[in-house]
Parts: sequence; structure tokens; C-alpha cells
Amino acid sequence: MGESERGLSYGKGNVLAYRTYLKPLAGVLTIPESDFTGRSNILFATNIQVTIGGGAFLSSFTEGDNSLVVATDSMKNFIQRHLGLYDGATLEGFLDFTARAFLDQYPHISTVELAGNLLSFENTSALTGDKAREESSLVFKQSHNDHSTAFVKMERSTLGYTLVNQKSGLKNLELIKVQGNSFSGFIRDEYTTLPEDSNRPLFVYLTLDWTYEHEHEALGDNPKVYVASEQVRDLITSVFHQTKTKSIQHLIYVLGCEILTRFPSLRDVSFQSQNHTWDLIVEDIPDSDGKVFTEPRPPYGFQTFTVKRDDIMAEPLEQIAKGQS
Ligand SMILES: O=c1[nH]c(=O)c2[nH]c(=O)[nH]c2[nH]1
Repeated sequence: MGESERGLSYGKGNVLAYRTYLKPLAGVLTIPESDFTGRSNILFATNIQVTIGGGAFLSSFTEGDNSLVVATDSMKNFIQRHLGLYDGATLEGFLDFTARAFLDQYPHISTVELAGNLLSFENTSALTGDKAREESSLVFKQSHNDHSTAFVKMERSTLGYTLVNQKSGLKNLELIKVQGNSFSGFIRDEYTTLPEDSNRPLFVYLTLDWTYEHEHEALGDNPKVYVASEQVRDLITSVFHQTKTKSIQHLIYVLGCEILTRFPSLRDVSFQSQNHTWDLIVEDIPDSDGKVFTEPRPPYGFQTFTVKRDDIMAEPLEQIAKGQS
């Protein structure tokens, strides 16, 4: 039985590696929905998980033979030091560079997976010497909101290395749209207590991943075909604003179609969404359009879906329900 059937793997999680003054990401194509033009990379802060596999490690599990074990502590050092050697400008590029370096360094490793989060540090403003307020090039504000992600799985093959899987993404984007959302027409039977709603506030958590038609385009070496998660986020908020949503299921489909239309270098986009829509407490406030809401009860609904390029071929964008601002 091969090691893959045994589920053999080991690695290190939560490897924090913060680099100052990485090469800036510049020259991305701008889109109408976003002010994003690039990343200064003055601070490039990552949290990486590495997983390695291979038949060579079987005896470390079955016999306690550590002679071929790369200590996970060494893996942590390897990742951190390679952040000092990386001369590109993106998380995807760093993971690709480091995965290849692992396979170069340890010939008995068969597969390497690297999953990375780019920790978000936002710009701040500061009065400079001539009393003008400018973007600070020294002070950044850590944000615990949405952030970029990337994933790479690299396998040793007879030809060298094979890229098995590569994804880029955006994690934990939490968006509330205060009105302009309905949810109706669902099954009504003896288990149904939820009323139909023609205008609910919709609070969604979105995590999404996208893949490229040509994987090397994910690395950011050619910024004109690189898709920045900041642009995807701004496109999502814009489409959410414009779309009269019928359900989260339909919202993520519309978002996926718009993302693939806006970024021709992408192959598909996969969503994991959660419904955290607030409960209504006060419906009528005199002389006001306002209402009072509270957090929903703990169970939450979720959806998963992958939108592919064929979907936008089949359905021209104008036909996708939109039309509210
Ligand atoms: O957008 C939604 N989709 C559902 O499937 C669902 N189910 C539910 O109770 N509320 C919602 N909202």
C-alpha cells in the first residue's frame, strides 16, 4: 500500500514570516470598480502551512525511524529564510518558489503543499515634514478583516516538478447589504417557519478561490494578467450593490460570472458562503425608514459553488439579474 492510501503527511502550521521591502507589485491593469493599482510590499506578512508527503517517510511512522525526517522546526526555518531569498512580488510567487526549493533541498520528499495567508496591514496617513498629509511609508494598521490567500501543491515527477494544484483567493470577506435583498418562493411545508421576505438585510461571509487558465500567470511576474484579491473584493462589493439578490445561491453565481468576465486570465472561481443575516427586532420606527436588528441565532446556512468559464459563455451578462443601485 503506497503512502498516499495511508494518508501519510506531516508538516508545520502557523509559520509566521514577515518581510519588509519586498519588491512592489506594480503595473496591474486597473478596473473601473477599484482604486487598486498595486502593493507597495513595504510589509509582506505571511502565515504559511507546509505539508510534505512521500513513501520515504513511511518508516518514521511504522518504525520510529527518524533518519529521513525533516524536523518540522527545520521546515519553519526553511520557509522564513526563503522569504529573504524571494525576489518576486506576490504570495503565489513566494509559495511556488519555496515549494520548488523544498523539493530541491530534500530529494526524498515526493509532494509539498504550501497554504498561505497574506496578513492584512492597511495604509495609514501621516503629516509629513512639510505639513502635508500623506500615506505613511512607515506606519501600517493591522486589519483582521478579509485577506489574500494562496495554495500550491507540487509533486516530484520524472520530468522534474509537476504543479498539481494552484489556487489564489480571498478569505473571510464579511459584507452587509442593508436592503435590496429578497428570499421567497422556497418550499413551504409543516417544517417552515421562515416568512417570505421581499426586502431583507443580507449579511454574508464569503471565502473564495480562483484558478488561472495558465498557472504561471498566478505568480505575478506579468502583472497585466495577475488578479489582485483587492480588485476581486472591490468588484464583489460593486456587484453586490448593483444586484437585487434573490438568494445567496444566486448572488455567488452572479459574482462568479462577473469575476470571470472581468478577469479573462481566470479559469474558474469557487465560493464558500455563509448566511449571517440579522434578526428583525423593531420593524416600524415613526418618521424613519430605519429598523432595529440583532445578531442571528447561532445556526448558519452555507453554500458552496464553482463558477466556470462555460457559465458565462452560456449566459450573457446582461441576462443575469441586475438592476438596482
Ligand atoms: O439566501 C438564502 N438561501 C437559502 O437557502 C436560505 N435558507 C434560509 O433559511 N434562508 C436562506 N437564504
